[in-house]
Amino acid sequence: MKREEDWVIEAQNVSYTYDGNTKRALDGLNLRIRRGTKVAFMGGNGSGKSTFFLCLNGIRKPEDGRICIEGEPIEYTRKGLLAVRSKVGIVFQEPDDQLFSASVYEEISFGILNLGVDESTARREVESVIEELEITPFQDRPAHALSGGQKKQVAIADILVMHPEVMILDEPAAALDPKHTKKVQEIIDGLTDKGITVLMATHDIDYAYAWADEIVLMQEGKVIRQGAPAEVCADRTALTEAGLEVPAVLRIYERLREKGLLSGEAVPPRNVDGLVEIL
Ligand SMILES: Nc1ncnc2c1ncn2[C@@H]1O[C@H](COP(=O)(O)OP(=O)(O)OP(=O)(O)O)[C@@H](O)[C@H]1O
Repeated sequence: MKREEDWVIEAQNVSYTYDGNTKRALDGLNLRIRRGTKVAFMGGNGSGKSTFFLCLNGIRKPEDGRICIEGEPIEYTRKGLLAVRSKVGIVFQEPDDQLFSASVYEEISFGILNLGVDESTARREVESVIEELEITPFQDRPAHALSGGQKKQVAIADILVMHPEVMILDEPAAALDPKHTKKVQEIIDGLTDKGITVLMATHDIDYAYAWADEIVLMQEGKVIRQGAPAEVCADRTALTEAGLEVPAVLRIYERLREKGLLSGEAVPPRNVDGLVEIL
């Protein structure tokens, strides 16, 4: 049945504690995410971003609370988990945690074949994603012999080939040089063009502020603020609590206003081009 608000993810009161820890990694977390949005998860090391992501596709099971994907609570049975993983894909921060097949081609085929798709359809899908993500030049190489940037492209292809509703990227630009960061960002922009809901953990407030529809600030396993980037970045207390700086473009904009070089009516810009335009 079609629901009035199209929440693709709803987390209610979710708590999780790792074995052997006394402190909760997630502590009564509440959150809802609309279909097709781009959401940046931000917060200090250990605030619970990765743990929440692992709960979202059923790798970790909350000890309390519940998570619904497209309105349905996750079922922790083999069938239920397969269904969730076909909808919610995670690209891990460290590609070596994800890539294990002999060649790139086999790597990208593995997940989709596991979903029970027939071989000729899988081959078509794999070839299409290899072309789209410009993986052709290294498709026959062993995944472990690729550069960090190439591994990241393959890790994204692994998930994209399964046509997920939600794609989770845990610090996708970590350890990438500027050229590969740009390449990965272009791929991510392509995901949202397809209508995929994209959740991304990042420590880059400038990127999150320019890219996201919503920013979620996390601290100690809870969401302390969620909203449009302009709203969240206007809440300086929450930014400080999450250990974040004000985005550079916003700092420059505010200084220009203080100096009377910009009128009070201008809407704060999201990026450098926006700032140049209002100047
Ligand atoms: N495998 C694990 N075993 C035990 N404790 C863990 C494990 N993974 C994470 N934790 C703990 O759970 C808490 C939340 O960690 P989590 O990795 O979810 O945070 P994060 O926000 O993703 O951090 P980062 O920005 O460093 O990636 C931390 O206290 C961390 O030490």
